[in-house]
Amino acid sequence: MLSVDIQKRLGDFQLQARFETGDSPLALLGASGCGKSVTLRCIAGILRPDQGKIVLNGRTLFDSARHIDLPPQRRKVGYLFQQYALFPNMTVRQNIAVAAEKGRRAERAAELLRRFHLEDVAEHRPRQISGGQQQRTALARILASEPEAILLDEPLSALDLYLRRQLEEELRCALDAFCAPSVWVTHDQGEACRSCRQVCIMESGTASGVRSMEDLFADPISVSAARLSGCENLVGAVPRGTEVQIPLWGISLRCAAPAAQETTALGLRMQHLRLSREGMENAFACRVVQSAPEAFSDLLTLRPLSAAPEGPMLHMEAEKGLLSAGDLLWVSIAPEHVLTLR
Ligand SMILES: Nc1ncnc2c1ncn2[C@@H]1O[C@H](COP(=O)(O)OP(=O)(O)OP(=O)(O)O)[C@@H](O)[C@H]1O
Repeated sequence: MLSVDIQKRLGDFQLQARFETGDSPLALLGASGCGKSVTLRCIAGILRPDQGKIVLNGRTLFDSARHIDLPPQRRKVGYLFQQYALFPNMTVRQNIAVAAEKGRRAERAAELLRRFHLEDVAEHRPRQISGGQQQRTALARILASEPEAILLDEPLSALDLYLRRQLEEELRCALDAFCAPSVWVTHDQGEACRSCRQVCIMESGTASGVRSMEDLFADPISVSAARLSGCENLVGAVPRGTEVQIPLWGISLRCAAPAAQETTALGLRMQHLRLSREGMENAFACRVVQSAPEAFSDLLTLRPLSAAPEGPMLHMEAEKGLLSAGDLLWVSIAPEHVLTLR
């Protein structure tokens, strides 16, 4: 169990992170600059929080009140950076071995080279191997140090899409086998969703609480969480019992349950929007403003017919070639998919 409750000021930036995670990977999801890396650096011991406490499996790594601040090498926390930070003058084997306990280095390196399919490049230097091999070497080096927690800071951001998917899968397997706390920092909701069952949302320096990934998608609660969870359509709204008015679109939509008084916006996910007919529940007329071709579908930009000029556009996917700019259509969404947000 990793428990974090810290505060840190850096210039104008104020971090306040509070969360706990057990033995399955936790996604720390947030927009660029919100404080994800600062949080990881505080856990790893590279940055010193101003206040608070960090406890890993009952061991206090940091406690401002008790003046405890273990140095990074005594924390038993592995940190996988965006750039893998391998030693350029060492071979792959040496990079891994150097992290292992003295006396067991050769044996641990051989075992990890085998496990991460790096035997063929064991005597190569980092610049002579691919991005994927570098990532595996970095992960093997972290595991060689026998950490009690692993922190991953956008571990796939430097890779192309194909390699990214492949390595994402490999990382997922490695973390499942690791069976100890791990925190995976990303701003990619797809990556977070595929790799972690739990998520902690970070917004402008504040992270509080862990939710299940399904919960985040089914009920993001806040506008920023909806955005981070990939919701494409967000629009201001006023709650009216089980209906919500959307003044900027001049329509109302029915929800599955009464909307909370604090509701200020609605989220409509593209995949929940349907081509519909006049008179169907939650159907409203739209004009196609633009149809942009994607690989296997068209991305439609729509303007609801009764929308105010400053109202946001609506985005949805449609079958290729079905609709083009100027067409009129009816769109609907099931009440249970209308996301009420604060
Ligand atoms: N050493 C530092 N001194 C001053 N400000 C810093 C320092 N390190 C980070 N910051 C500021 O702290 C804020 C959070 O930075 P952080 O790197 O944690 O963001 P992030 O969420 O990881 O972003 P990204 O997804 O772009 O990597 C930023 O506003 C950044 O400018």
